[in-house]
Amino acid sequence: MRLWGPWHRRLHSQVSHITTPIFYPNARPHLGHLYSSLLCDVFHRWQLFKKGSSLFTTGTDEHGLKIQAASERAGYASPREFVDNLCRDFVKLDRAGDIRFTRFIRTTDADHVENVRKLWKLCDLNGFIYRGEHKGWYSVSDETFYPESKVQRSGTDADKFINTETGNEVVYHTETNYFFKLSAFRERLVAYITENPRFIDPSAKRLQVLRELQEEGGLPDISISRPSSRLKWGIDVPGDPSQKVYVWFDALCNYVSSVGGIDAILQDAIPEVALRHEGGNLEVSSAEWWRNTTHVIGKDIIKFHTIYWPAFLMAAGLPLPKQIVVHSHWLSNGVKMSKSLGNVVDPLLMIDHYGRDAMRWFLLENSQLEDDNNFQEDKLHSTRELLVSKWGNLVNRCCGAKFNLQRAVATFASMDRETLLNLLDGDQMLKEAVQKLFTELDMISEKMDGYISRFESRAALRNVWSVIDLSNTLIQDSKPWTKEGPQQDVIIYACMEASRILSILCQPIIPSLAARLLDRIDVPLDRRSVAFTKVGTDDLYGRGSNERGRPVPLQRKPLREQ
Ligand SMILES: Nc1ncnc2c1ncn2[C@@H]1O[C@H](COP(=O)(O)OP(=O)(O)OP(=O)(O)O)[C@@H](O)[C@H]1O
Repeated sequence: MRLWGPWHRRLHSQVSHITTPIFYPNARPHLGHLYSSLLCDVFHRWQLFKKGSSLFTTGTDEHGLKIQAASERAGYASPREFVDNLCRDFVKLDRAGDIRFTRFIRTTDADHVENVRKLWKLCDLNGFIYRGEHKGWYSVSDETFYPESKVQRSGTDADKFINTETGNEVVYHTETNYFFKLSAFRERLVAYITENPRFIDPSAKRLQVLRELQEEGGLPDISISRPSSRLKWGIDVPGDPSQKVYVWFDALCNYVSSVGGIDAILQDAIPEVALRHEGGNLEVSSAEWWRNTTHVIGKDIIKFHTIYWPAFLMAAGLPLPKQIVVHSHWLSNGVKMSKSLGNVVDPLLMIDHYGRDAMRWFLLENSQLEDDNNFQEDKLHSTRELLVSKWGNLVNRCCGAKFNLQRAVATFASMDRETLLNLLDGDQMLKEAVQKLFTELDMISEKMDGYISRFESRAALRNVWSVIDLSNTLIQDSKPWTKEGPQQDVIIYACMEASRILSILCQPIIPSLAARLLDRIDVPLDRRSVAFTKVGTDDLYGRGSNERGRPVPLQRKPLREQ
């Protein structure tokens, strides 16, 4: 058996930490939340697949006025009870979507609260926090103040004012707050983002942030506390319980809490709490986890992650994470799906009917970081149909009673490529088709690695389809049922090598279906790793695969009745 060298070795010692935004549990989660989590999940699973060590943090952002108000409206005795309930919905969705996080952090968790206080104290100690009077246009719904330039009269009610971007109502308001000297970081942020071109991805978003930073009057100081008389549900400002920490200052800090906390990062120490990281027994310091952290976020919260968060970290003397990946939105009839608007698709309903794998494949194939996408259920249904008709059918055909996969594998897995192809000398077209399929398979693992590392899932899945298409064409054109002996076996072998390798590589994408596809051709459990993703690396599979009556990996399902 050949072990595949450079790619396998190069990736061996990778450490990575990936995070979703922590979601605001003021209503049940929707498709958009599943999408952010899915991008992280595939990346996390891929790191583990490559024999890296990986942490994956997701969770809920539980403090703030919006939660306080929603809890009161819903008649709860305390916001805590309210978030406990909704938090369960987010975990339930993760379970349903096969999202394999290593920590579900809640901003009410004790270690997080401690870290928020620590972050505040460091920013204060370093001279970046001061007390002042805050006047301005405030949106309860967005929990933020807006500058005059981002406020306009509402088109429907002349007495009302709204924010130009979110369309939410704003009111003029004065209060005493603590301020963060954001203005002191403008040049450092511009320099950092310019010198580290992959810090914000995709590049259009990096340019957008740079433009915003360089705008006239660009980066005013921001208020980072609210009076406790108004905001009851939050963390007290250290040393001043009359004020509560602003939700974004609180929420963003979750990312450092979840890798062991600020002290451990600053001391480059192994975190005191054993992090439930998967893959390898490496003793990784909190600082190393932190330096290898990627934040995946929706474009709605870009300012908070690419400007506020790096500035808070710089102010506290903490290193910055590796990267912030910004994705576009899922739309409902052209409008961003959102909890507040209620124009959402319930992912649980979809998963319940079409299954988690079809849902995962659909979301990844029909999205790109840069472009918004409309959700269409009929497209989800046809994605599932294609998985059945193209991939499932390929496997079912090759596992038909006429063929013998076990014999083909035993004969060809250890045979060198030239000798194998020479067996087809009498049929040049067949020889070329098999050769082409093998050549594609030789490159597919490296290609997938590149695409998944860059969050280009659509391209990754299109590559998978093109190899499946080549295999189906090979079967249709060569008609193995009309052939006998080595020729027939080579065709079956080539097609099932394609399915075997693709199924192994797709485990991070469609975990359950990939397992069923591998089960169907009897790939041993210990032969589903990265070491087995080249042609000829497994000489043991296919035993019993051509017996009658085996269950199919995926059954057809009609479009859901609505
Ligand atoms: N329509 C969407 N498409 C893609 N991702 C989304 C979408 N809506 C929310 N998300 C994900 O959730 C994050 C925002 O979480 P939040 O809980 O605020 O969702 P929301 O539906 O926008 O809520 P709200 O309507 O209360 O503002 C986004 O940054 C993104 O990661």
